[in-house]
This record gives sequence, structure tokens and C-alpha cells, in this order.
Amino acid sequence: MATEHALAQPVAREYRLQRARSQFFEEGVLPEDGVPEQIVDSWVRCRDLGLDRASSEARDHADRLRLAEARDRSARLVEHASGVMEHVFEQIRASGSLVILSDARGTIVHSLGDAEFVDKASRVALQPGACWSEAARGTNAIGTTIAASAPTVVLGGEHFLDHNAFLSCTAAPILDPRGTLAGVLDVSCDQRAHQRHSLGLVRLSVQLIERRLFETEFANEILVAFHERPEYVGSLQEGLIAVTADGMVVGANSIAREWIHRRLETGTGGTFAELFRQGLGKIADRVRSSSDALVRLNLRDGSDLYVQLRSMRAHVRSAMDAPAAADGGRPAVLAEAGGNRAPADKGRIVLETLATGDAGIARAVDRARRILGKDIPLLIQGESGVGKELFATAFHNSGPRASGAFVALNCAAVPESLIESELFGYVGGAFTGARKEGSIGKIQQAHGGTLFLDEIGDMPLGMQARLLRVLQERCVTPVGSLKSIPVDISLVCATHRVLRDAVARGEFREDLYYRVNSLTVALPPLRERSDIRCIVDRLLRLEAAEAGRGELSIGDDVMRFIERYAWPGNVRQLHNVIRVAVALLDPDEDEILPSHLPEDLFLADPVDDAKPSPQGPGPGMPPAVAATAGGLAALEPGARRLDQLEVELIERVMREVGGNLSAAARTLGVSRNRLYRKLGRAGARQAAGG
Ligand SMILES: Nc1ncnc2c1ncn2[C@@H]1O[C@H](COP(=O)(O)OP(=O)(O)OP(=O)(O)O)[C@@H](O)[C@H]1O
Repeated sequence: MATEHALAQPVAREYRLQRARSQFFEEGVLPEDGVPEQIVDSWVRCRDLGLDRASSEARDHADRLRLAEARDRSARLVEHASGVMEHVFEQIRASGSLVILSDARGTIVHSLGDAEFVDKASRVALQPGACWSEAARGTNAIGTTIAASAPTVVLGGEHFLDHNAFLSCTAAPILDPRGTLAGVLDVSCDQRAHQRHSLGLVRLSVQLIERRLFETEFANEILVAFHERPEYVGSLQEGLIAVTADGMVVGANSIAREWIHRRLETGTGGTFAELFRQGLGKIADRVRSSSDALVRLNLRDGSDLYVQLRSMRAHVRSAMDAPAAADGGRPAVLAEAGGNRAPADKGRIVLETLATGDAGIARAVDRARRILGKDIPLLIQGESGVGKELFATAFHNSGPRASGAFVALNCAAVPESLIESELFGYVGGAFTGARKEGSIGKIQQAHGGTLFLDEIGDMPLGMQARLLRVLQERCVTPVGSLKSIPVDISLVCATHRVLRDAVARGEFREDLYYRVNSLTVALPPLRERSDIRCIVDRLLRLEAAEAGRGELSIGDDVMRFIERYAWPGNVRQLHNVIRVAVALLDPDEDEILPSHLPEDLFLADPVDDAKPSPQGPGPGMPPAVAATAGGLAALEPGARRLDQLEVELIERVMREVGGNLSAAARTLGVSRNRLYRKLGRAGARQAAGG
């Protein structure tokens, strides 16, 4: 549709175009030939918008603030499109062209081009920060692609505004994995330099960008590629769907969407089994024997379809290994698929699982997600116990290496003399005490997967030099060997130190610092997190499951103390506290009470005790308790103090058991002695009027 007019003889075409322009602009008649229908439709829209063809005054200029906002909104698009744009630019370099990416509103967010043409284009604001919607600049490839939702070529005088007539532009819409417009890819040049193959190039490049967006969006699902002809599986013509572990189709590329539309009257959606009339299990069985197996499915209408599993994360794989449900081959439902995965089940955790509402963590997850599948080392910084290793595991599980190994080495925990052999491995008899058969080092073990170096700041200097060589040469030489072995690893490091300071002190090599520090994410300490409640819930679920118990809970008042405690040992400390509390519960108890938790939690100064209590300490209270209870009152006026609640609870239980101390102690999950002491303290406080 859009190409035919480009084939016409230039002179005749130009003549017909000028005639069409004068018919439309001067006589007010819709031209019947000389310009494609899509262009005439656009001219009509622009005229209805009140645009003046002769205006050289653009309605809108390049704007830095708008550019920053648009880039922010379309960060993922820019990230995935820039590599493809470079490739396109390589193809058309020196042809005086610009490769342009706009967002869905037509704001240019990125461009690459030949310097000479960049300069010319900037005179009509064909540059980042400018909006090229039809409303802003009349008929043009970007704006008209958006308005018509279709690839568009706008040649020279087909542009609505006279002063854009020197341009020739070719663009195609980029759809996100849900089929919504994400942006536009455009190639623009001087109209005399227009290349007929531009449209094909732009379309192909858009398919590549859409593929990248799709794979990132559904990185945690099962990707299934298919085509009616086996040789098309693996090409850009293949259909691609994203399927959850329980067989729901949650995403489809445009080819698959069309195919699904033809098969299911309801449009997209449905289950894998509904679409293919066969369970995912059949493909999974084949994949287990050969990871790139092409499986032939006989569909009910008698046709054949060739299907391949493209990516399957470890957690999905294990869910599919579970016995199939009795519904015709659908894999068992993965209980955690909705995001409630057990946090410490490190084999299954992914980045999204960690984002439980805290802004600092969300930032870290977002940054890390952007480098998934790229060859960029990640450095995780944070205090001990904040979850650096868990984050590294989640990063590994979320990326394309998820089915490879995740190998961790704590550089601070291994004696200096052993780090070398641990990391690099050794050949038999390399040193006294070495095993006869030698040993494969962690770096080699991580081949095809991820190497996680915890406390990298504690690595001895000599070892740092060797590690640097491995990272540069991508080869490892085991101790005692002369042979170097190629390795393909993704590197994630963690440290609680400020590595830059260690560099300044000469304790950490500067060159290694730059190698491991390509992208740094900082994990906040637990006391600064706003999602403590969520973490407690997860840990409680985890420990309850571990202890074989049903649902457990923690009262709001107790939770407030947990939220206000400083947690010097971070999530690790919290985890231990919850583990102990669950162990202390009686079999018939299902709520964590203050008596199950360490007293420190209630006696310590709250994190933000800098705030003075408006009510001052309560009478008769020791200073620490007064500070805590005062702080709580400051948080929530009218809230009762925990010790008062405790007394009320004890009194209620005592009444219920008819004053029997042993029965009350059993009900409350404390020893008789402890209950005695508590009653004594409460009595003393009452006597003191507290
Ligand atoms: N978001 C979270 N949800 C639930 N548990 C978590 C979370 N983050 C960390 N944990 C738990 O906290 C403990 C400590 O985590 P991890 O070992 O990853 O911390 P770390 O920062 O690597 O510690 P260190 O610096 O001492 O090596 C583990 O038991 C882990 O399962």
C-alpha cells in the first residue's frame, strides 16, 4: 500500500503530486490520484485541525524537559530500540539519513544520524524533544503512523507543511507485548536520497524491537514459538506466546495474536490447551531430552503446527516437573506464580518477587532488570543481612541464564589461602593436600550461568589481579595448569563496604573496581524500608510452612514495634526472630504474641526516636519503656501501650480459666514463672498508677 507510489517515475510522480496539492489546497477538492489514500486522509485530518500548510512556525519546538519526561516514560522502549537503531544506522550510514525513535505521542526520544543531515533536520526540529504528531506538524511519517496505526511513507511534497517538503520519511508503529502502541521507528532523509528498501528495513527493525520488548516483559513465563512450517520457527515470522506455568496464555506477538484470533472466536487469551488442543506437558517432556526440540503438534482441524519452547525459567521448569493435573495434560498450578513465592526459596525467587512496596528496593529492581541478559556486571551494595545474596539469586533467575548454574563464593568467609583454588580450581597434585583428581573452581562451575562474589571488598589483592584477568580474557587457568579454559559467566558482586574508599586506601584495585562496578544497586537497611509488614508476612508464611502449620498472624500492635525497631542485623535478624517465635508457639496457637518475641524489641529505643514524645514519658515507667510507648503514642494518638494490652490479655485469659495460673500460662504460651513475673510487674505498675 505505502510503497507503490514510490515506484513511479520521479518526474511524472512529482507532476501528479503537485497537481494533487493544488487540487486539495487551492481548489478544496480531494485528489483522486497522485498521492496515496493514506496521505489524503491525513491532509484532511490536518486541515480539520486548522493547520496552515504555508506556516513555517512550528506549533511546537524541541523541549528538554519534555524530552526528559518522555525518555523516562519510555525508558524500556529506548533501551531495547537503541541497539536495533544502531544496526539500522550501520545499514544506511553515509546516505544522509536519520534513524528516529518517537514515543506513542510522537515525541522524538532518540535519534542517530549523519552529521550533515542532523543539522539540516534540526532546522525543522526533527530532533529529540520535538513532537511530530500530526497536530503539531501535519502529515509526516511519525504522526501519520500514529494516527493511522499503520506503516507510512511520506515523500517530499506529501508532507502537509511546505517547509517539510525536503524530507522523505518512512515509519512503522512499535507495539508493546499487549498490542498497544509503544512508539514509532522512523528513517528520514533528504527526499532526493530516498531508498525504496527503507520500509522493509524499518518493518524488520520494528519486529526486532517488539521481540525484545516481548521477551523482557515475559521473562518469567514460558515462551512458546510456533509456525505451520518448521523452517519458520526461529525466524521473525514465527508466532510467539507467553504462557504461565499453569497454562494460561498471557501474551502474544502480533503474528500469534492474529493466529489466536482466527482460532478462538473470543480473541486473545485462553489456555495453551484450548489453543493447541494439547497440554504443555508434551512439549516439556521433549524439551527435557533436548532443549531446542521442535515438537510437531497435530491440531484437531487436521493441520500440523511446529512448536518450540523458547525459554523456561528454573521455577517454571520445576513446576512443570510436578505431576500433571487431571485436566488433560496441563501442568500443575504453581502456587507461587502470582508472586507469593516463598522468599527464601532461592531457586524460585525472581526480581519482581522482591519488589514488595519499598521505593528503594523498587529502584534497585528496576535498575537491575534493565541489564538482564546484557553482559554488564552488577554490584550490590548494602549492610550485612539486607538480602544481597537473595537479590543476586533473583537477578540470576530473572535473566536468560536462569537455567544455568548460580554459584556463590563468600570472599570474606574463605581463608585467603583457599580463595585461589576455590575460584580457579586446580589440577590433581597441584599443591599439598590437593585432591588427586583435582577440582573445578567456582568460575568454571558458573560457566553458562552466574558467579556471585559476596564481600568482594574482602578479596585479597593478589586474587583481584587474577580475577581481573579472567574478566578481561574470559578464560580461567586452574592452579597448576598451563591450559586456559574459556568461560562464559555473568558476574554479580556484593559488598557492605564503600568500594571507592577501599580503592582510595589501596585495598582494592581501581581497574577491578571499574570492572565490577558497571551498575550498582543499593539495598536499603531494613529500618529504612516501608514494606516491613510485607516481609514479616512472607517470613511468617515461610516459617509456618516449614513448621507444617496453618496460617499464622501477628497483631497490629506487635507489628508496630517490629516496624519501629532498628534491626541492626537487617532481614536476617528479622528472619531469625520470626523463626524462633514460630517455634515457641503452642500447637493450638496461631498468633505471635509479645511473649514469643525477644524483649529487646519492646525495650529498645525506636529508630526515629529523635522525635520527642508530645506526651512525655508515662508515670512510673523506666526510661526505655517510656521512650518506646511515648513514641508509639506519638505515632497514633490514643493507641494503647503494649504492656497495657498484655495485662488486659492476661486478665481475660485468667478470667476464662477461672484463675488457674497453669492453664493461663498454657493458653498464653509462656511458662508459669514468666506469667508470675508479668502479673507481678503489672500489679506493681497498677499500684504505681501507670
Ligand atoms: N526481601 C526478603 N524477603 C524475605 N526474606 C529475605 C528478604 N531479603 C533477605 N531475606 C532473608 O534474609 C536473610 C539474609 O539474606 P542474604 O543472605 O541474602 O543477605 P546478605 O545481604 O547477602 O547478607 P551478608 O551481607 O551477611 O552476606 C536470608 O535468610 C534471606 O532469605
